[in-house]
Amino acid sequence: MKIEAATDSSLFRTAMDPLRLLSRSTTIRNANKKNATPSTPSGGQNAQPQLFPTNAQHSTTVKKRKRGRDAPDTIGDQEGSLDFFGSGSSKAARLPQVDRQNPVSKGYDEASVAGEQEEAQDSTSRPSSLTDGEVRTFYRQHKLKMMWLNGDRRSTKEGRKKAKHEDKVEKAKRQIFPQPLQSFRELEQQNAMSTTVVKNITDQGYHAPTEVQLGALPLLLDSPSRYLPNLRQAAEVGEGDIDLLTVAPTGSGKTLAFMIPLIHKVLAVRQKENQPSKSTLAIILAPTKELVSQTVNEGRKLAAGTSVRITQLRKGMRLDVNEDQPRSQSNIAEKSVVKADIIVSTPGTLQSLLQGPSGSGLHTLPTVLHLVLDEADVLLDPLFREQTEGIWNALTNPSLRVGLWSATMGSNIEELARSNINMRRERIDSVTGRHLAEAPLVRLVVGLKDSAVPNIDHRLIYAANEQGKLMGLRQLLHPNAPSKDTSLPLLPPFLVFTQTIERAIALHSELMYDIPAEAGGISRIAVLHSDLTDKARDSIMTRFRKGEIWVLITTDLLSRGVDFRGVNGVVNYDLPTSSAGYVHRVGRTGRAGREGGVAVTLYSKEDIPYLKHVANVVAMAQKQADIKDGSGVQQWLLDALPSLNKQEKQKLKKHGIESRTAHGNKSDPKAGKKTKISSKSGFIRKEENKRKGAIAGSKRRQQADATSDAGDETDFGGFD
Ligand SMILES: Nc1ncnc2c1ncn2[C@@H]1O[C@H](COP(=O)(O)OP(=O)(O)OP(=O)(O)O)[C@@H](O)[C@H]1O
Repeated sequence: MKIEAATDSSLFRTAMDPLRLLSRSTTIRNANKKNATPSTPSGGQNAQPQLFPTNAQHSTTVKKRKRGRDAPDTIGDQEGSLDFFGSGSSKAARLPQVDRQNPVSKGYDEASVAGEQEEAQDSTSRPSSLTDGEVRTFYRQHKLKMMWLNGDRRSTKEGRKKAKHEDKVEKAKRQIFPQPLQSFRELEQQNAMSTTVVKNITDQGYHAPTEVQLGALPLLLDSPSRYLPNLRQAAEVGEGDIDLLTVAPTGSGKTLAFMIPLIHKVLAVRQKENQPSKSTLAIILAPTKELVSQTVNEGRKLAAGTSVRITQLRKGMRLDVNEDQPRSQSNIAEKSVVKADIIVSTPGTLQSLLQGPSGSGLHTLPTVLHLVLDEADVLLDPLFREQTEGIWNALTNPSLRVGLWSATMGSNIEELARSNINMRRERIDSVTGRHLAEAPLVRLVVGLKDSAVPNIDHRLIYAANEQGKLMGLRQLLHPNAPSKDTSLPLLPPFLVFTQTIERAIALHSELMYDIPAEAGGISRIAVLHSDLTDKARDSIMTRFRKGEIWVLITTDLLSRGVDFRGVNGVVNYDLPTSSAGYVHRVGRTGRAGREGGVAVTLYSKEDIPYLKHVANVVAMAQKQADIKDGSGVQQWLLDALPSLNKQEKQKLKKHGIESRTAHGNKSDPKAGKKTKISSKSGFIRKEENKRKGAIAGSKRRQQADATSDAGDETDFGGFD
C-alpha cells in the first residue's frame, strides 16, 4: 500500500507530460529519469490480477525467469502517455507481463513465456487434478471459502439464534472444495467449452484466473456431484446447475466469472436445440446504465465469433414476452422485438418493458434460465428491491437459477435471496402440483467479506471545513503547489465523489478553470450524474476512458462496478454514507490487483460524527496489507471517533449528511451555509472581483471629479 516513489513529488511531476502541464510548471527539476516512472495503476506496472497470490506462484515466476525465457522485465515506458487506460498498443506491451506474473497453471506458464502464438497452439495443457489436501491448501492460500448452504439453520434469524453454538465440526462439514480452475485452457478439455470462447478469453490477455474466477467457474460449470458427493439432489442436477452467492473484492474479475458460464450455457442450449437464438435465456441486472453498457461490452468481447447475442435493453425496445393478455394496440413493428440470448438491463428499464396493461402486473419471461444480479446488495436494497423482486418473479421457468454478485453483501441480503428462492419454488409447486427439487445453494467468499482492497493507499485527511476541503482538492490538482505532504502521489486520471448532484455540479463549476489552457483547460475536468442525458453520460464516459478527461467529478452513480482500468485514485470529497459505499468507491482504483492506487478521503468538522464507518474499513484494509505506520488511520482516531447506532446508520445511508442535502439546507440554513461549495469558479470570482473593483474605482474617481467640479462651481461666481 505504501508507495516508495511517493516520497519525491518531483518524480511525479516529471513522470507525465499532462502533470507538468497540470502543475502549471515549465521548469522540470532534475529527477532521476530511471526512477521517474511512477507506480500507479495507469502506469500499468502491475498486471498481477490476483489479490492473494501464493508464495509458490512467486517462486515459480522467479524460477521461470532464471531459465532465460525472453519475456521482457518491464512494460514499455509509458512516460508522458495520455493513454491512461491501456488500449491498443499498450495492451500488446502488457501481455507478456501478464503471462509472466500469473503462473497459476503450469501449462499456462510454459506457454506464456514462449509467446502468444505458441500459446494459441498449445491447447493441451493438462487439466488440474489436485489431491483433497492440496485443494484445501490452495483455497486457504487464495483466501477462498465456499459453503454449501441448503438447510443451514443459520440462514434465518431464528435459526442463527438457535445455532449460535453450532459445532465447529458441523460448520466445517458445510465447506466444499471443488477442483479449482488453474488455467482458462482447462475449460476446453474439462468443460467442453467452445474453442472460440477460450481464445477470446486469452486474446484479451486473461490467462490466469483471478481468485473469484478460479473458484466460481468450476462451481458454475462442473457437476455439483463432484464436490457434493453426499447430497442426493446434487446427482440429479446438471452441470453448474446451482444458485450462487458470491462476495469478492472490487476489481477482482466478477464480470468474467459470471459471463463465461452464461455464454457457455447459451451455446450448449442452442446446440441441443440445433437452431439459432430464438428466445432470451439469461438476464443480467445491474444498477446503472454505465455498468449495463460495460457488461454488454465485456460480454460481446467474450462471445465474439459465436452465435451468442448480448443486448443492452433500452427504452423503446420490445421484449418477446409471454402475453397472457392480448397484445396492447401494438403499433411497434415486429422487428423491434429484442432477439437476444442474454439481456443486460437496469431493473427500471426491464420492469417498464415487462409492464402489462395497467394493474395486470408484469408479463412473464418463461424462457429465461439464468438471472444474474450484479451488485446484488444494491439491487435488493429498498431503492431497487421492488423492481428486482418483480422481475425475479416474472421469470417463471422452474429451472431458473440465480447468481448474486457483489463486493459487499450483508447477511440480510443472503436471507432475502434465500427466502425469494424458497418462495418461488413453493409458488411453482402450488401451480404445477409437483414438488420442485431444491437446487444446491452455494456461497463463495474471496478474502475478508465487505472489506476494501488492500492493494491501495488509503488516506484520511482532516480539512477542518468546506474551504479546507476545496483547498485540499486543489492541492491534489496542482501537485507542485508548496506542500509538506509529499507522500500524496495522486496523479490524474482520478475520480472525485460528492454526496449529491448539486454538490457535484457546484464543485465542477468551482474547479473548471483550474486546469490551465495549455493542458487542455476546462475539457480536462468534467461532471457526470444521473440528471444528464444518456448521450451526455455516454460521451463523458468515453472521453474519460480515452484519457481526454483527467478529473471526473461524480456521485455514487459511478461508485459501483464501473471499470476504468487505469484510474490512479479516488477522492472522497464528501464522505460515503456507508462502509459498503466506501468499499465500492475506492474500488474504482487498484483494479485487477494493480498497485499504486490512492484513496483520499477529505473530512471536515461536520463529518466527524459520521467518520467511524470509513475509518473502520480503512483500518481493516491496513491490517490486511500489514501496514502499521497509521498512514491511513491511527488507532487514537479510531478510538476517539463516535459510533452511530443502527437507526442513525440507516438514516445516514438513506439521506446522507443532512446539511449537504437540499432538505437539510432548508431546515438549517446556517449549517447548510457552512457546507456550501461556492458554485462560482475561482477564476470567475477573481474576474468578477476585478470587475467590481474597477467599477468601484471608477465610481470613486467620478465622485472625486464631481466633488472637485462642485468645488469649482461654488468657487466660480459665474459671469456677470
Ligand atoms: N483473469 C484476469 N486476468 C487479468 N485481468 C482480469 C482478469 N479478469 C478480469 N480482469 C480485469 O479486471 C478488471 C476488473 O474486472 P471486473 O470489472 O469484472 O471486476 P469486478 O470484480 O466486477 O469489480 P466491481 O466489484 O468493482 O464490480 C477488469 O479490467 C478486467 O478486465
